[in-house]
Amino acid sequence: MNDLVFRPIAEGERRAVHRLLAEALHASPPDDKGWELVGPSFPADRTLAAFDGDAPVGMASSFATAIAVPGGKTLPAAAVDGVAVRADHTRRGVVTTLLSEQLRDCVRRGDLIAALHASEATIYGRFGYGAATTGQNLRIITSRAALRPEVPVTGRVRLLDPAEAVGRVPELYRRIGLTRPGMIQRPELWWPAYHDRLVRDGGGDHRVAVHIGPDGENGYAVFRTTDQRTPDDPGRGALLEVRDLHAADPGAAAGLWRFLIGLDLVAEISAPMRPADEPLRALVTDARAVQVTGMEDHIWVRLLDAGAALAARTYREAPAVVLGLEDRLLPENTGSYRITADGATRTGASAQLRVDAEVLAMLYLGEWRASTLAAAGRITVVDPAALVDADELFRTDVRPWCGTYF
Ligand SMILES: CC(=O)SCCNC(=O)CCNC(=O)[C@H](O)C(C)(C)COP(=O)(O)OP(=O)(O)OC[C@H]1O[C@@H](n2cnc3c(N)ncnc32)[C@H](O)[C@@H]1OP(=O)(O)O
Repeated sequence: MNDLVFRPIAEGERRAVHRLLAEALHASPPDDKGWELVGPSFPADRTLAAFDGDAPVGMASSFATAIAVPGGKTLPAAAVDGVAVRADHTRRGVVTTLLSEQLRDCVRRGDLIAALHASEATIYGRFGYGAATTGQNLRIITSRAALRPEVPVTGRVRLLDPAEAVGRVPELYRRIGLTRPGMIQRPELWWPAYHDRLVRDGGGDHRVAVHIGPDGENGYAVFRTTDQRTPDDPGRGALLEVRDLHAADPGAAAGLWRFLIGLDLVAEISAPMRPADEPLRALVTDARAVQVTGMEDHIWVRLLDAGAALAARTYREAPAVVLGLEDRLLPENTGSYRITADGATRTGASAQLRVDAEVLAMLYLGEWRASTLAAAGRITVVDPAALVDADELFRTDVRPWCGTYF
C-alpha cells in the first residue's frame, strides 16, 4: 500500500484502467470497435487510480449527471460507474483510499449526490452510500398475460431501424423526462456506451419499439429475443428480454407492454429492475402470469452536501423532525437538520432521531421508512414520536427508481 501512487489518470491510461475494471467484473474488455463506443464514456478527468509502478491496480471513475429528487428538482450528481481493485491488491485499503478521495473530489466539483449500482450489497455502506431504490425482476408468461380489455389504447407502436434508434431514442428519453425520484439525466457520452452498441447495425442484437401517442412519440422499449427451441423442445417459444423501457404516461407504458406481450412466438418475457410499483400485474387478465422473481437494491446514493440535498427535496405535511447526522467521511455534514413540510435547514436543536450517512441516503429518495430502519436498529431513536412524523415527511407518491444502468 505504501508504495502505491494514487492520482487522476492521464488520457493515454484510460484503456488500461478500463481493462482493469472489466477483469475485476469478469467481463471481456471491449475490442477496438467496442472501445470506440465505450471509451468516451470513461473520461480521464473523473477517473482516479492507484498505480503500482506503471501498472494500474485500482480505480474509481464517475461521470457528471443530474438526479431527480422528490418534488421534481434535479441536482448535480456523480454517477460512479467503475470501481475495481486488481485481484492481487485487494483487502489492503486501496478502494477505501480511492472512494474517500473520490467523495472529496465530487464535493469540490459541486456534485450534491453520488450514485452507483453496487456489485455487492456489503461494499458501499461504509462509505456513506445507502440502498436508495428497489427494482423488481419480472417474468411474464405471455400466453396468459393479455392486457385487460378496459386498458385504453392510446396510440400505436412502431419498430425503429438501428440508425433511427441511435438518432431518436436519446431525444425521446430527454422528452419523457425524469418522472421518478432517482432517475438520472443521460449525458451524451452515456448513449454510445450503453445504448448504441446494443442496437447498432452489424453488432447489436437489440431492437427498439417506440410508442406513438396523440402528440407523437411518448415511450420506447429496447429489447432482444432469443430462440429457445431445442431438439427435445422444438415448439418452445422465444425469450424476450427488456433492457430499457420508459414512457411519458401510463397509456404509453401499457401500449409498449401490450406490444411486447403480443409478439408472436415469444413464450416469456424477462424484465429486470423494473420500478417496484409498476402496475403490470394490475394490467393483465391473469395477474399470476406476471411473476416477481426478485427484488433487488437498484441504485445506491450518497449525500455529498447533506444540507443542500435535504433542502432541495420536498416533504409531506407532518410535524417537524430534527435529524442528527454523523458523517464520518465528510464531517462537514455532521450536525442537526430540521425537516419540515416547508423544507429542511440546519439547526442547533438537539436531534430526535440519529442517523449515519448510509441511513440518511436510504431515507432520502423515499424508499425506506424511518420506522422500518429504527426497528432494525439502524436509527437511534431519542424521541419515539418523531418516527411516525419522519415516515410521513419523507414518503413519496411514487417509488423512487433509476432505470438507467451505468
Ligand atoms: C460501482 C461499481 O463499479 S460496483 C463494482 C465494484 N467492483 C467489484 O465488485 C469488482 C471486484 N472487487 C474488487 O475490485 C474489490 O474487491 C473491491 C473494489 C470491491 C474492494 O476493494 P479493496 O481494495 O479490497 O477494499 P478495501 O481493502 O479498501 O476494503 C475496505 C473494507 O471493505 C471490505 N470489503 C471490501 N470488499 C468487500 C466485499 N466484496 N465484500 C465485503 N466487504 C468488502 C473490506 O473487508 C474492508 O473492511 P474493513 O475496513 O472493515 O477492514
